[in-house]
Amino acid sequence: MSRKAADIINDQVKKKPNSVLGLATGGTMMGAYAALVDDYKQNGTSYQQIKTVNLDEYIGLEPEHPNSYHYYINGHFFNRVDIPKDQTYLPNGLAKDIEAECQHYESLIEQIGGMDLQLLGIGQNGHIGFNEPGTSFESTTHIVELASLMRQANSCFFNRLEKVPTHAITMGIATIMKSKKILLLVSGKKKAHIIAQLFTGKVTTQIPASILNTHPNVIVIADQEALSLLSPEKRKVYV
Ligand SMILES: N[C@@H]1[C@@H](O)[C@H](O)[C@@H](COP(=O)(O)O)O[C@@H]1O
Repeated sequence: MSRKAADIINDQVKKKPNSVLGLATGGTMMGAYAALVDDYKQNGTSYQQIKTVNLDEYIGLEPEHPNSYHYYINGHFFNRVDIPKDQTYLPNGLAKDIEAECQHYESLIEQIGGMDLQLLGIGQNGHIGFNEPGTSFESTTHIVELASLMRQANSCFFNRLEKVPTHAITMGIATIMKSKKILLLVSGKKKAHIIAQLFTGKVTTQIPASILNTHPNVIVIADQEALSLLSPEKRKVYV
């Protein structure tokens, strides 16, 4: 799964060496970044002209905090390839004025030309980035209060639930949808239910990822466990 994802990202980088890549974090992405780093070492894929924008970041965590998304993406990707650090962008969860930071991030994405390819994971309830069920499809970069399911799902990375931050900054759903191409990676049994719902084609704010059904260029890469509840009819068409 990660190999396939890395091939698609590599293709994008080769075809357009100054692409803007939208990046995601989370357990699912680790293999994809590892595969990209392998390619970089073996084939010398260059990221010198690439720009990146990350989907989200917790509010209140230092970039050096091991659970911050800054730390994650530096460790899994940026520190291991030749991308110049000043071409990589993440929301600043330490900004004094978080509202202003959200607006700044949204305009920055526009200024650099928007994402050519957005890498995306999905939460068990269908969230994308930190956009929880009920978030408007028109939303741009904004502050979110993290729902308890999300905090619980992420608590394995912190040692106590109380240590999981209560707020985050996330690209909005409209921000994500502006990407020219979207690559959704889904892994494991826990995601099977949401994948089955996604492939019904029904678009509802109760499942934020369902908006992807209206995007013209989405690739879903999933493992067998994540696909295990997909109906035989859908399998024939999509798998
Ligand atoms: N904010 C992140 C999302 O960007 C990520 O895609 C999702 C799935 O994470 P995982 O791949 O660990 O299941 O949850 C987190 O809360």
